[in-house]
This record gives sequence, C-alpha cells and structure tokens, in this order.
Amino acid sequence: MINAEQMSAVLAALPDPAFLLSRSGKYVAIFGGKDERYYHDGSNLIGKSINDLIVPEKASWFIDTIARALDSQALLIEEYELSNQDVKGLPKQDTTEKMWFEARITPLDFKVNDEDMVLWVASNISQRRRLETQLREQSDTDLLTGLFNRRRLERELSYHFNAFKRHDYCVSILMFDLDHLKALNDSAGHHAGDKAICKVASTCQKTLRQTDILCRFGGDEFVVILPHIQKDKAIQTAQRLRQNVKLAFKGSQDFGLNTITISVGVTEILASDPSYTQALKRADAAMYKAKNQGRDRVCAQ
Ligand SMILES: Nc1nc2c(ncn2[C@@H]2O[C@H](COP(=O)(O)OP(=O)(O)OP(=O)(O)O)[C@@H](O)[C@H]2O)c(=O)[nH]1
Repeated sequence: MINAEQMSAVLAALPDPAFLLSRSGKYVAIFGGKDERYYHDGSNLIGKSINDLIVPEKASWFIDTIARALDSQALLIEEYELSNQDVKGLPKQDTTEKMWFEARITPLDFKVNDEDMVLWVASNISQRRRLETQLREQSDTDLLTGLFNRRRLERELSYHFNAFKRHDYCVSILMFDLDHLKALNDSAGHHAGDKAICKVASTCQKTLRQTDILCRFGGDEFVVILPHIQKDKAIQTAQRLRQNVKLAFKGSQDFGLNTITISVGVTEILASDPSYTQALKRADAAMYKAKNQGRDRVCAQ
C-alpha cells in the first residue's frame, strides 16, 4: 500500500489536469496537469469560481455541463474550445490557433461546503482536432482547382434541398461544362487543358458571391448552388459567368488558337422535386440543350 504522501505525489504527477469542481463552478482542488507542453500551472485557480475566471458565454456552458453530469449521475464526455484569452490570468497566446479539450466529468458521491462535486479531467486534443479539420478539408476539396469536390457538393445539395423543403426559400442550380476541351487537350496537351479548367474555376469564383457554392462536379463539369436566388436572377448570374469566362480567355496566348467558352444549364429546385437529384438532372438537361444549340450560351429548364 502507498501512504497519503505518496498518493498526493501520484496525483500531482498525472499528465492531464483533474479539477475538483462544485455545482456552482468553484475550483475546490486541482491535481496533475504535469504535461507542460499542453497545460499551465492551475494552482492559482483554487478557491476561485468559473464565473469569475472564464468569459461569460463559455462560463455558462461549464456550469450547465457540471449540472448535467450531476443530474445524470453518469460519466459525461464533452469536447470544447477554450483559448488562453477566454481565461483571466493566463498569458496571451502567440497564435490564433484554437485550443480544444476533451473533458471526462465524473459526479462524486460527497459534498464539499454543502455543494455537490464533480471530477473534471481535461485532455488537450488540439492536435487531433487540427488533423480532423485538415482531413475533412482535404476530402471535400478538388485537387486541381481547390474548389469543393463532388462529395462536398452532394452534402451541400442535400442541406439546401432540406432547407428549401422546411423553410420554403428558393434555391437555383447551375451546371456548366467547358466547350471543346478535347480539342484543346489534343492540340496543346493535357497540361493546357488543366490550366483552362483552373482558369474557368478562378474566373467563376471571382464572379460569384461568397454565399454561392461553386463545385467541380468532375472532368470539365461544374455545379453552382445559388441559395435564395430565383431562376430569372440565376439566368443573369449564368450569363455573367459565361461572359466573364469568354473575356478571361480572349487574347490569351496560353491556349493556342483554341477559345474556351462554357455552356450553362439553369434550374430552380421545385416543390414537386422528390430529391435534389431531380433538380440536378434538370440542370444537366438544360446544359445539354445549350450544347446542342451551339455552345457558349445559357439555357434554363
Ligand atoms: N486536361 C484535362 N482534361 C480533362 C479533365 N477532365 C476531363 N477532361 C477532358 O475533357 C473532355 C470532356 O469531354 P466533353 O465534355 O465530352 O468534350 P468537349 O471537347 O469539352 O466537348 P463539348 O463539351 O461537347 O463542347 C474529355 O476529352 C476529357 O478527357 C481534366 O481534369 N484535365
């Protein structure tokens, strides 16, 4: 058996900090937190209250979380963001990177000063969160253009289709495709074709508003979601994209004698659409109409 002195040495040596917190948010004791890569010395917190130390919008979350753990009488696991500037008395961080923690909160079966208590063990998970964010961004991004890819497009379409059904706001969809890219690939090489795809992407990105969602659908096809835009306005946006792409390529030496234009299909999500796929099919059909009518034009359905 170890004695009380050894026990407190063990608790002090714990790499993650463990806070003994009362229901009202008072720091009654702090153990561990020895891993200096991730934690500051918290001994000066003892006797103080979360409400006095942490910015109000976050302090109320801490107090609510303690109450939830106590009321459920079960281990509660939560992830939260807490930066140095959120806590009084901590040195200013020299980066703007967010600090994330995982808390494991255990209700205790004794009171201190007549208050219920929890043990709040915090682990710094910032690295894992950064990696998760990076992976999510990579899996949503088209490598060639840096735009959202088809996987992200499907998610955005699903979100906007559901919002359309619930809140009855309008959503338009554009689908466009480069004209005669094969001829450019054949005459100037695939690298020139890649450059043309990127130039179209950046021209359209500059033309669209921040709330519009531009995605590379695949190959030389792109889709734009225009939230809160009706079809007649969407047609105007499509015309602006078409004109700006044409202008961007005009007189450019990089693409030989090839001129790059786009053919655009426009549609609006309809109440009768059973899913966003139906609207996408309509945009696709409108785009093929534009191709068949001679390209470098906009058609709506
Ligand atoms: N360089 C390059 N070419 C691509 C890429 N993705 C698709 N393509 C080519 O783009 C062409 C797309 O085919 P289509 O859209 O049917 O042909 P198009 O020549 O653009 O003709 P229209 O669309 O009918 O005007 C094919 O030749 C593909 O090989 C890419 O990432 N890079």
